[in-house]
Amino acid sequence: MILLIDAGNTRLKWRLAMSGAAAVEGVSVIGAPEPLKELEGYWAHVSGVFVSSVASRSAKERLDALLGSHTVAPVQYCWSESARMGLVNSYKDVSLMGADRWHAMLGGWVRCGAAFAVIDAGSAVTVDYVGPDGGHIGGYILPGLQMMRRSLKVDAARIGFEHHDVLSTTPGQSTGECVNNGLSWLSEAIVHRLLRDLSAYNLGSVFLTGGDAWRFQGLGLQSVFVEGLVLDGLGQRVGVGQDK
Ligand SMILES: Nc1ncnc2c1ncn2[C@@H]1O[C@H](COP(=O)(O)OP(=O)(O)O)[C@@H](O)[C@H]1O
Ligand SMILES: CC(C)(COP(=O)(O)O)[C@@H](O)C(=O)NCCC(=O)O
Ligand SMILES: [K+]
Repeated sequence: MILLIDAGNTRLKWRLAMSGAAAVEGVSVIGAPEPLKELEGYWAHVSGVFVSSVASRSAKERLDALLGSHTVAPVQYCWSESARMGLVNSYKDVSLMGADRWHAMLGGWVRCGAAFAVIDAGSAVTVDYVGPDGGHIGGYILPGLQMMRRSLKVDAARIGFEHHDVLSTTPGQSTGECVNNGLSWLSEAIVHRLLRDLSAYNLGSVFLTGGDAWRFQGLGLQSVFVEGLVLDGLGQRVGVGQDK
């Protein structure tokens, strides 16, 4: 069996791919004591590990040590590429693109084979557009929800608030409402801008992934939610694609 890992800056997502059978999947917070605990009992069957990572060097070293303590299977890191399966990266130096973005785009491209947008609402929010010919039109990197909450709490002395997940965009009448509604307002503004871009660039499908994806759907983004989109692209790359 092949172990696929998507190591983000907040959470580690994994999938044990078995050809022709349903995969075993899991997610854990980066830094958790035993992020791959659910794999107990499967390690003897792991013949290879493939990792798409944007995590820090120290997180990578912890992951490498953890994998080394459980399996002798080869571990291969899969970084962004210039092209694959007709998808073509717009970056001059593809090594600078987050591997999650590349594999999410590959997952979307394999699904639709036409023009599409990918939104990954993770630690950061990434948006990427791909044309009908598989050419990466380009994308955007924005601060994610926790980043924005943290910056308001840390960088502004007098902003104290309890955050909640109510997606209200009405004008706030307390610090908590102004912050929470402000963050929803900003997410809604991203949705509105995306909708404009979808028609401007003639993009058909919208693939949405990431731990905060529900916010964009809740604020009106018509999209296909694919929780494991990065893992799908990684799997396609290493020959253990999921049946659609
Ligand atoms: N158990 C959780 N722990 C941390 N963040 C979570 C959790 N569940 C949902 N989230 C949300 O998911 C976001 C991280 O999404 P994720 O796609 O895992 O990010 P990344 O790919 O950058 O690691 C966080 O900003 C947070 O709001
Ligand atoms: C923008 C990201 C931090 C998003 O990662 P995530 O939020 O999933 O942890 C990651 O794609 C990254 O490290 N990118 C490198 C810069 C670039 O893609 O141009
Ligand atoms: K991600």
